[in-house]
Amino acid sequence: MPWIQLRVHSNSEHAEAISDLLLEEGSVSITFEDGKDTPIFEPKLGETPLWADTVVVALFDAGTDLMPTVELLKAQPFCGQDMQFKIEQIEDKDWVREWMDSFHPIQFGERLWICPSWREIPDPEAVNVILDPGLAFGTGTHPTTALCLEWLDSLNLAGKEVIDFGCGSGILAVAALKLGAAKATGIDIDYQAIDASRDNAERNGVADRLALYLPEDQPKGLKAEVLVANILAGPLRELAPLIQDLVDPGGLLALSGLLAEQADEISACYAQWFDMDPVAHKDEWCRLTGRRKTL
Ligand SMILES: C[S@@+](CC[C@H](N)C(=O)[O-])C[C@H]1O[C@@H](n2cnc3c(N)ncnc32)[C@H](O)[C@@H]1O
Repeated sequence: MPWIQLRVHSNSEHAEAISDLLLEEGSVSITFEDGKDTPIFEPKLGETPLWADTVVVALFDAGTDLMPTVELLKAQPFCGQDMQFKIEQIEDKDWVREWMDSFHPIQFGERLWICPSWREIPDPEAVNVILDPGLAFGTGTHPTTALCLEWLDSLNLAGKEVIDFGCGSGILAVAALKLGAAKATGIDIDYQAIDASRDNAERNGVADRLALYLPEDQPKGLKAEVLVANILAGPLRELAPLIQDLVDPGGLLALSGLLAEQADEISACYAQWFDMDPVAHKDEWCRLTGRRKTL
C-alpha cells in the first residue's frame, strides 16, 4: 500500500507538540529526523534529546488530503504561517528486501570475511562468518565493528578464550571462534542481542563454544586472554574496573565505539591496568588496544 508523507521543519522545543497534533490527525507513524546533520552522540542516560533543527516526518494512508492538517498546524503558535513543510508520495517498498540487497560480503584483514547469510560466499577458503544480524547491532559495515574485526584477524587466537563485551549480533565472538579461539563468551544487556548471537553461532557451527549472558548472569570470576568491547565511551569509562578484571594478566584488550576526541581520556583510564598501544582510526571512530600488565 503506498503512503503519503508530511515533513514539517521544526526544532527540539516544538517537535513533540507537532507530533501529537499529527497523530490526532490520523498519522500512522511519526519519526524525527536531524534537520542539519548534527548528530548527538551519547546522550545522558534516560534522556533522548532532539536536534536544534528537527524535522517531524508523519506517514498517512495514501489518498489522505493533508492540506487541512497543514492549515491546522499553521494556525498553532508553535508553527505559524511561515511553517516549512513538504508533502511526498511514498512508493510501497519491501524495506527488508532493500536492506538485504545493500548488504554484501566484506573482507576484514587478511583472512576474515563477513558474509550475509542470503549471499554466496566469495572465497570458500577464507575464514567466513555467515551473518544475519536480526534486530541486533553488528554487520561489519560500521567502522567500530570493522576496527574490532581487523584486530581479531591480526591475532593468533588459536586455543584462546575471548570475551565479547556488548556482543550485539555476536559478530565479534563468532569471528573469534572461526579464527581459532577455543571458547568465547558474549555479554549484552539486550535480550535481542543474546538471541541474535545464539542464532549466528548456530549458523556458523560454533554454538557449543559460545556462552552468552546478560551482565547480571555473568559467572563470578569470569576471565579471558582476549577481550573486545565495542560499546560507547560512557559505558567503557563507567565499566572500566569491571572490564579490566575480565582480562587475564598479559591478556589483550580492544575497546571501540569511541570517537577520536574521546580516545585519550579512555586510554588514560585503562592505562592503570594495561600497556596501551597507539590509537587506530577509521573515519571519526577509533579503537584502543593494550596488553594487561602482569604485576
Ligand atoms: C555498538 S554495539 C556492538 C555490537 C557488536 N559487538 C559489534 O561490534 O558490532 C554495542 C552493544 O553493546 C551492548 N551494551 C551496551 N551497554 C552495555 C553494557 N553496559 N553491558 C553489556 N552490553 C552493553 C548493546 O546492547 C549493543 O548490543
